Amino acid sequence: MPAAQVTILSHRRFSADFSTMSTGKYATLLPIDDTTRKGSIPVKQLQIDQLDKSFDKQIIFQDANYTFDQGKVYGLLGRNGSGKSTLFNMIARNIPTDGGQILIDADDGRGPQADYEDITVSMVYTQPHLPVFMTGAEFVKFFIEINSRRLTAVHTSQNAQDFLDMAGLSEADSNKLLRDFSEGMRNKLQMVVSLMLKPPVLLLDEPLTTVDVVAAHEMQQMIVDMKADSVVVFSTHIMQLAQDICDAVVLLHNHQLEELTGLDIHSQAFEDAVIARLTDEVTADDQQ
Ligand SMILES: Nc1ncnc2c1ncn2[C@@H]1O[C@H](COP(=O)(O)OP(=O)(O)OP(=O)(O)O)[C@@H](O)[C@H]1O
Repeated sequence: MPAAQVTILSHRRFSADFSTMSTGKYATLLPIDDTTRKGSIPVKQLQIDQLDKSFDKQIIFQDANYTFDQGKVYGLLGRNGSGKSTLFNMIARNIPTDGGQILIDADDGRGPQADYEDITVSMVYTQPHLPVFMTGAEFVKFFIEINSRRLTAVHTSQNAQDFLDMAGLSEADSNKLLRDFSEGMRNKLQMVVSLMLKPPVLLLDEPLTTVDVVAAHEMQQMIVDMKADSVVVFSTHIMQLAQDICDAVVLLHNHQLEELTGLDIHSQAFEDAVIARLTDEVTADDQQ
């Protein structure tokens, strides 16, 4: 699907296209108090319950069910056009479901809730839309400022260059406008700032495809570290990556979500089983 108009914080009330906005508009769409309040509640589960979604006559999900638990990194694998980004966008409330429910069970004693306004769902996109009129350093300073109360004291005491160092960006690179960053540099920056927020639900839509091997290695570790506090779901077409960092692999095929169980995730048999399952698939595009 086309890149969504959201980058760092994805929320139905605060979607923002950074590529066209002025700083002032951006700030009004990310109220500090609201983002501060959100994210403070840990999440135990993300439940997909009898989910239906179609685009016109094209069925993407039909009675799909799955529960993602906090404490694991989930790999979401599916053919091109099977609906991975659509699922993430429904979870992030960027687009509506047609039927069924998406529920979040936060650690607040209320049980699973379809209304999770007060929970931060962060989405990291394949092609980030960052505010291209800012330099890397300006963007990170601005990001720290608007999220100061959500970031830990450790993070807020760091200066922008510390964040940029984590993204592997030199001082010279950091002073370039984001429009002049390479795609991989933009991706690294997006990942680093998103992970700093420690969102209780983190959705990563093929985020490591353009970063270099060293950065990919570091970011894989950051993603794995996130599972201690978050529900982490990671879509990828790279089997090796799924095998390296995921605790469970969920296949999106034939409009359903299905965990592949009973095989060692690192084995050839597992890889063969994934390919066999996905080869069977009638893709969404085939239906047209
Ligand atoms: N807003 C939309 N209107 C119409 N069709 C859409 C819309 N968004 C997505 N689709 C279609 O839904 C299907 C699933 O798209 P989606 O981007 O979710 O797939 P994906 O699994 O993320 O694909 P890929 O692996 O290629 O990134 C595709 O056929 C796409 O064309």
